[in-house]
Amino acid sequence: MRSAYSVEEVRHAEERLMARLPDGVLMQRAAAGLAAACAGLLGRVYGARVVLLVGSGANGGDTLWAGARLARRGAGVAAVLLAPERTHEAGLAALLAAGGRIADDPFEPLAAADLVLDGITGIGGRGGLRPDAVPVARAARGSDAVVVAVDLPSGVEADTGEVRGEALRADLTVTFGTYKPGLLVDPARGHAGAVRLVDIGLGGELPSVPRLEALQHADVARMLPLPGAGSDKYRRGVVGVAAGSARYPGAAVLAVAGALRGGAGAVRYVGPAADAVIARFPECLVGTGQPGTAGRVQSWVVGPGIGDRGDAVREVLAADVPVLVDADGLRLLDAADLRGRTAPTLLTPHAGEAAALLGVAREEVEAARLASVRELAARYGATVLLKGSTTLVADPGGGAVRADPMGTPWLATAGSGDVLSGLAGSLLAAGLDARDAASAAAYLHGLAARLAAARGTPLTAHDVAATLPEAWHGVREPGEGAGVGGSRA
Ligand SMILES: NC(=O)C1=CN([C@@H]2O[C@H](COP(=O)(O)OP(=O)(O)OC[C@H]3O[C@@H](n4cnc5c(N)ncnc54)[C@H](O)[C@@H]3O)[C@@H](O)[C@H]2O)[C@@H](O)CC1
Ligand SMILES: [K+]
Repeated sequence: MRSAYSVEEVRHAEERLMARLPDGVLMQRAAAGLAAACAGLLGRVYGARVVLLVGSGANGGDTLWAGARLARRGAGVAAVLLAPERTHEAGLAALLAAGGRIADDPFEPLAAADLVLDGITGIGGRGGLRPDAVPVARAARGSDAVVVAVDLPSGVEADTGEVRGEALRADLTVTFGTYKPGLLVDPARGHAGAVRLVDIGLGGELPSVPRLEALQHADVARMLPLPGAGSDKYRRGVVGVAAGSARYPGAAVLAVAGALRGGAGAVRYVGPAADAVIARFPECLVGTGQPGTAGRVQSWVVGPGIGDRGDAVREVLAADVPVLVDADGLRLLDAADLRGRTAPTLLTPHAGEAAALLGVAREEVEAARLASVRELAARYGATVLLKGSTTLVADPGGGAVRADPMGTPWLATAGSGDVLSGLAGSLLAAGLDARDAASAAAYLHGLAARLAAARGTPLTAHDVAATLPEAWHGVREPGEGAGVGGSRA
C-alpha cells in the first residue's frame, strides 16, 4: 500500500523528528536521496550539465544541497535563483563551495542541460507557478533535459491534486518521507511523472490512518475471495444484477460479464434483457420480473442501462444487502431511500453523474476530485467510487480515500463502466466491504484494460471483461502482471 499524508501531517511529523536530530539532518537525507536518484538517471555524473531551479524555501535548499553533491562528483551545475534575496543560504554556499555557479540568464544553461531539478516550491507552494517562473519552467520542459521535481512538481496543490494555474511537468518526482495526495491524484499526478520515495525516517511519526492510499498488487491479492473446501455457490455469494432495458440490453450483458469474473458463486440477472444475457452467458441465472421477485442474493448491482425503471432501483435499495448503484440508477436515485438503509451502499458515478448528484458543474468535480468524492460520500451516507483519470473511493465515515493507480485512457470505451459495476458487485457478494470491493474492482479493471491494450489493438468493454482472469492472475503472480501495471506511482 502506498500512503499519502497531508502537508500539515508531514510538517508535524517533521517537527517531532527534527526535535530529536541535529540541525539539518533531514535536509541532508533528502538531498542525498535526491542526488543518488539524479546520478542514477544520468549514468555518468562527471561532465553532466545540470540546472537547478531554486525557489525561496527549503525545497530550494534540498535542491542546492543535491546540486552540491553532483558538483562534487564533477557535474557542471548552474543554479537559477527565482527569489535571489531569499535563497537558502547554507545550500547556496555549499553549491558554490563545490564548484557550482549562479546562472545570470536562465535560458542559456537550460538550452544545453542534461538534467533539470525543479526546486521552486514543495509542500509550501500555493497556487500555480508565479508569472516569473512560468517561462523558466516552459524552457525546462522544452529542452532535451530530463526534468526531476523535488518533493512535488512546482505549481500543484500537495493536499488535493488540484492544479490552479500553470505547473511544471516532470519526468520523475523524488519525494521525501511520504507520498502527498497530489502525487496520487490527477490532474497533479499527471505532472509528477514516475514517483520515487526517499525515506528520511518520517514513518514512525506519521498518523496510523493516511489521508489517501493507493493499492498495490499484493494488497489486491490479499482481498480477492478464494473458495474454500466447504464452499458452495451460495456461500461464495450470489450477486443480483438489475440492469439493461429493451432499448439497452448491452449494458446488462456487460454488467453480467463483469460480475461473472468477480469471484461470486453465482450471478442472478433480472430484467427485460434476460434473453440477451442467457444467450451470451448460459451460466447466469435469469428472470424477467422485478428485483423483488428474484431469490436471495448477497449483493445487488442496479442501474446500468436501466432506462427509467425507478421502481427497480427502489426495490433493490429496500433489500437489506450491499447495493451498488451505477449509471441510470444514479439519476433515478432518491436520497431518502438511502437514508433508511443499514447495509452498505456503493455509488459509482463518473464526473458528470457526480456533478448532477452534487448540483455543481462537471468541471468543478474534475478540478477537485478529492473534495468531490468526500463530499458525495458524506452527503449520501454511501461509499462512493468516482470514476475518471484517477478513480477515487471514499467511505461516508471518513478514513483514507483510495486512489486507483491502474487507470488508463484505454478504459474510456463504451460499456467499460458496466463491467466495473458488475465486478465490484460480485466482490461485494463475496463479502468484501464496500471500500475494498470498489478499490479492488477498479484496480483489476484498470489492469485488465492495460493487459488487453498491450496486445496492440483497440479495446472494447468486452475485452476488458474477458481479460479480468489475467488481471487476477497478474496480481497473484507479481512479476508477470506487474510489468503492464507499471510501477508508476
Ligand atoms: N521541513 C523539513 O524538515 C524538511 C523539508 N524539506 C523540504 O522543504 C520543503 C518545504 O519547504 P518550505 O516550507 O520552505 O516551503 P517550499 O520551499 O515548498 O516553498 C515555500 C516558499 O515558496 C514561496 N511560494 C509559495 N507559493 C509559491 C508559488 N506559487 N510560486 C513561487 N513561490 C511560492 C513561499 O513564499 C515560500 O517562501 C519540502 O517540500 C521539502 O522539499 C526536506 O528538506 C525534508 C525536511
Ligand atoms: K518542486
